[in-house]
Amino acid sequence: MKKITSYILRYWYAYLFAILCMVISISLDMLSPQITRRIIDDVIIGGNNSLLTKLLIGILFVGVGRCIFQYLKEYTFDIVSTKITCEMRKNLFNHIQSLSIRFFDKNNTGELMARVKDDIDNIWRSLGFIGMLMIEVTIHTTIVIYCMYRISPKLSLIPLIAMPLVAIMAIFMERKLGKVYEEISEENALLNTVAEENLAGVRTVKAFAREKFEIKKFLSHNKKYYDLNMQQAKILTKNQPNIQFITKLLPISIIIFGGYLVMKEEITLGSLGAFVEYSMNIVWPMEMLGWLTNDFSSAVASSKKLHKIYNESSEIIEKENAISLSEVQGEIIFDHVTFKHGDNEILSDINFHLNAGKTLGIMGATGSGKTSIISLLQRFYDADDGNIILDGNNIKEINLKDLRSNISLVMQDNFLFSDTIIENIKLGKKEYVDHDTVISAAGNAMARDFIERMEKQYDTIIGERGVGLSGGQKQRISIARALAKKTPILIMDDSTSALDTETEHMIQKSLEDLSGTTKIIIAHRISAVKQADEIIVLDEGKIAERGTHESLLSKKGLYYKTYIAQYKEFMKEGSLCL
Ligand SMILES: Nc1ncnc2c1ncn2[C@@H]1O[C@H](COP(=O)(O)OP(=O)(O)OP(=O)(O)O)[C@@H](O)[C@H]1O
Repeated sequence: MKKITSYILRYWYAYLFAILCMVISISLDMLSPQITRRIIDDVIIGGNNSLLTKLLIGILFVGVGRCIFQYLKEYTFDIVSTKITCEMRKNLFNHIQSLSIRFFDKNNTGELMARVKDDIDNIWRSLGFIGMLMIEVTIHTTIVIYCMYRISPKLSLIPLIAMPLVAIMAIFMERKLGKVYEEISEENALLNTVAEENLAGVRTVKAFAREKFEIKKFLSHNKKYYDLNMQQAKILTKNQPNIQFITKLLPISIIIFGGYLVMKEEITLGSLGAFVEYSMNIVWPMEMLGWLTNDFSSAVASSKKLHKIYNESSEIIEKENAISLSEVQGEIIFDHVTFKHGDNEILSDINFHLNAGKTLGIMGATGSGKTSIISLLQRFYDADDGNIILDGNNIKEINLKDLRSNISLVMQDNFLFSDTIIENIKLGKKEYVDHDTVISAAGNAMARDFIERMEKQYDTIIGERGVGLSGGQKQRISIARALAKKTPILIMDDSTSALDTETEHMIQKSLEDLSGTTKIIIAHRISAVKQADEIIVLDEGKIAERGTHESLLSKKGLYYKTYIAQYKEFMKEGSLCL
């Protein structure tokens, strides 16, 4: 992971410019007490009235110069911090996208959203406003102490004693705040998750009348978030007055001790005036230390959370010099494949050989491992044992993009983006899929009728922000999306379950016409797989039966039982045909 410092170093010239402006602006600030000293000593006490005009012009010059350099400094800090955080957000998002499915199995969307949005925002504040103030406080204090020392080393002892005290208090406070901010960041992620899940699943919540329960769940996290923020506020309000007590005491002590030195004629009255003005100049940096510590702790906590994500790496590793597939035929071999989730063996010793252009049907009870076979073929996960071969190459040797882009997958739970129908169908191959291909794919997926009845047809926006679609309509758009890709391998994972039998039958006819395409059809319905060249029936992760529709029926095993369960009504009517 790129450390925050490496981002800062890339913009060193901008930071240098900003710091230069800051130094000039602070130096101009430092001139002001000197002018005060001269007004008191030379004009008021010394009676040199002719000097007054020059000194007043000096004050004007200091004021205008300060404004210009302050503006340049703040503008540069803002621009650089915004650029850096924009890059960090982009890199974090790319990194998250590169992680394997196993990472997403462990981390929920709400938490990741909190990291990408809120934690990066915290770092943005620390690199811009907070970072700038911290540098300013350091430079400002150093220059002020130097100016004070030049006026009176004895009197400088007072701020030199006060400042370490304030620094110790700030460090003490940072320690306490750091812990709380880590918890706040964690709780913020949970709060996001609860809100995100609740809103995404609003229909389920309403259907099961779980509104009260969900509100209670949200409120309990909200309360925890509130409590942690209160804890943070308490630490701040408990410690901040101690810092302020010292900063308020500082000018008073300087006036008392300085007055004594004036009476002893060790310093002039003008010098005391200048010293008091300098002391006012270090009061605000010291007071700021408390607030800066607060925001800095929040940024450190966020950065720790981000490091945790950056330390994750994809368990799906693409080989160096991975094989590029120029033309895929679609021959797939599963050779003694075993797959585990933790200690759970999900697939055991799976073997099949699917020739290019042929169709494999996969059946089995829910949870028997059907989708897992597809996940392995797409390398969402790697098998624990055995090999998966595509066109004679182990899929671990193949370039991931080539592997996945040669497979069209219609998933069980279709996800449609908040975009137009045409963009949803073109997904993944936008540049290559032309309008005619979209229309023909929609036709083969039996989606043309309902799309063309819509007012804006293929330009209708669907998904969260657009028109609602029925489950069957969503499935048909997803099928059209897969068909439009025209890949050598097509996988349908229980993707016609929401369709009526007639539409399902029509889609199957369209699929049969894709003669050169290798197809894997996962289904619970016999009608979806019965044309397949081979059907495997899974039972608890193992192949329990295999064969064609007819041979499996004659075995009178699991497949036959499913067949009887699905067709018993027809059997009674005596119209059953195998
Ligand atoms: N991410 C995961 N982490 C842990 N276990 C998982 C994960 N995904 C699936 N499983 C488990 O693996 C087993 C097989 O799941 P899979 O989705 O392959 O079944 P399936 O046959 O496709 O089921 P269905 O017909 O319901 O879609 C199930 O017991 C499931 O609980």
